Amino acid sequence: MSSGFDYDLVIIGAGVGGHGAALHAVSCGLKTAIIEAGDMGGTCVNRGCIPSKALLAASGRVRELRNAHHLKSLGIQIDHVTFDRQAIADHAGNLVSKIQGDLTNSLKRLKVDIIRGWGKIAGTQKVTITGDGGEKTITAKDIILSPGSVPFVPPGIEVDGKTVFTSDQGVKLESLPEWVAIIGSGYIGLEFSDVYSALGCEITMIEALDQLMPGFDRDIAKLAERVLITPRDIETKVGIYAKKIIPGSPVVIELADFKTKADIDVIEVDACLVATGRIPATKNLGLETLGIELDRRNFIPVDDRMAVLSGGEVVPHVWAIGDANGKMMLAHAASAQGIVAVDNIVGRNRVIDYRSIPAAAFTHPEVSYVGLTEVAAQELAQAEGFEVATSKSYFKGNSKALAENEADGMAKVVYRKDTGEVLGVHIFGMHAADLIHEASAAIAHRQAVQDLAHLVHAHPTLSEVLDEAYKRAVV
Ligand SMILES: Cc1cc2nc3c(=O)[nH]c(=O)nc-3n(C[C@H](O)[C@H](O)[C@H](O)COP(=O)(O)OP(=O)(O)OC[C@H]3O[C@@H](n4cnc5c(N)ncnc54)[C@H](O)[C@@H]3O)c2cc1C
Ligand SMILES: NC(=O)c1ccc[n+]([C@@H]2O[C@H](COP(=O)([O-])OP(=O)(O)OC[C@H]3O[C@@H](n4cnc5c(N)ncnc54)[C@H](O)[C@@H]3O)[C@@H](O)[C@H]2O)c1
Repeated sequence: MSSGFDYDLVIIGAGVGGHGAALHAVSCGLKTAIIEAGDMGGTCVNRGCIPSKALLAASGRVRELRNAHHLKSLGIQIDHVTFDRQAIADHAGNLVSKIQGDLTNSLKRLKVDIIRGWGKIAGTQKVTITGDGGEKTITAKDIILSPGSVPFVPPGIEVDGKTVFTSDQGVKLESLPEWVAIIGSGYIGLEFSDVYSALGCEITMIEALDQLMPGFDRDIAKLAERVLITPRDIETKVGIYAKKIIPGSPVVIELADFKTKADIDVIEVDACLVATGRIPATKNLGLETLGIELDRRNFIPVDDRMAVLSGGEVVPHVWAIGDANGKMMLAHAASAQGIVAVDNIVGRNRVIDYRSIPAAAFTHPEVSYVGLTEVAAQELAQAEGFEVATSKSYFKGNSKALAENEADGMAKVVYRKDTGEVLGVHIFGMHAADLIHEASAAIAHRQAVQDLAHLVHAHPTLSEVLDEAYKRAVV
């Protein structure tokens, strides 16, 4: 233990970011405490990745077993597939309990002190915790802030948690509305449309920007739309935003043109999922005691070592990781940042490499990517004076995908024309979320398509889609 301090490290927030930081801190020999005011495991475990993936797993199976045409092409006939909504919801709930328990036990096993209550910076190397037992103050050599994020609900939208709700309630699958509006076509909108459409709901998807899935590479988003949206019971309204939403039966949604703000239509639906992004949970953290100011979107400013910045200068002994710094709002990014912060605390100078961190939407089929989109690569190319090239390969040319009769999909590699360095890889298709890691490793090592095209892939595997894209880049 550091002389004079209660702990070497105190972490505020026991989400996946805080958890990852705590495990690494113990392995580095730091006496560590973690403070949690709500559910151990935070968003990912309780209201995010875990329950949503359980719902996607069950509903995906229903979709597959109800696809008579696909099954018939494989020589299989299944007459009647039924499901029990509550049992699917229970599968998600049980998984949450299990993983929450595992995460808590892993901290206890490593002798991380778990302190329940609201944590707040109370001065240099000092934190107060307000909980059931009143308030107490502890000291620590270093403090990691990991308070995470909450759903963003745009002005004009009223959430009652029953008929108009966010993913916080959506993951509980308390009902299956006949007609559900989904506001937003980002990760949450896409994943929930996959669940709801598989379980027989009719969907209206409303996206304010002028294209669906605006955060994804254009070629991939276009193909994903052709497979995930167009053939399903999903009506889309693009370039249109939900100006006002009134909960009830029915839910009333006033739609307006996003650019002109002119009123367009009023629709009435059975329920509405608001999936319009997330905002940092950075209020009431006592940041002002150290003169730390949030950025204009209320994220905690950090450098690539995860050190908190104030007016561009490092604030000694304070670090911020995960959704609260807004750099990359993903579970694995949060824990990777936690590890980087701890490494810097113990004097190993390390920075995070966002370009090599992959992301995926767990739809059926999946979407994944790592690195830059083609548009972002072109912008970088203009700034740095190089040319960008791309190569594509298709699942319909892949023997394994054809054997599965699941040939919708594409891999796209974005690379530097001069050196061949891979800048980004985007995949849409079966098991895309698993296939992306080979590309992630390549980008982490800044490898070139010329080298990657020589790697031998097992045949027949879906990985050969990426192999083919690299080979096409060098012919
Ligand atoms: C529906 C949904 C699905 C998702 N699916 C995926 C996915 O498949 N893959 C993926 O990578 N990401 C996914 N995400 C994103 C992922 O959940 C987040 O990126 C991740 O949870 C961020 O972790 P964190 O530790 O930064 O914050 P959080 O998980 O939000 O944890 C922060 C914790 O800090 C606590 N806290 C806050 N302030 C204080 C305080 N002052 N004192 C004490 N405790 C405090 C909170 O109670 C909370 O438990 C999903 C998100 C949602 C909503
Ligand atoms: N598989 C995963 O990794 C995964 C899954 C779910 C969530 N997440 C994380 O959670 C975050 C939040 O997800 P999300 O889908 O809510 O956000 P998002 O930022 O991915 O998408 C929000 C979408 O809503 C649109 N929008 C915003 N306001 C609108 C309005 N008033 N009317 C119509 N459209 C509007 C935006 O243009 C955008 O396309 C993600 O950024 C991601 O970091 C990750």
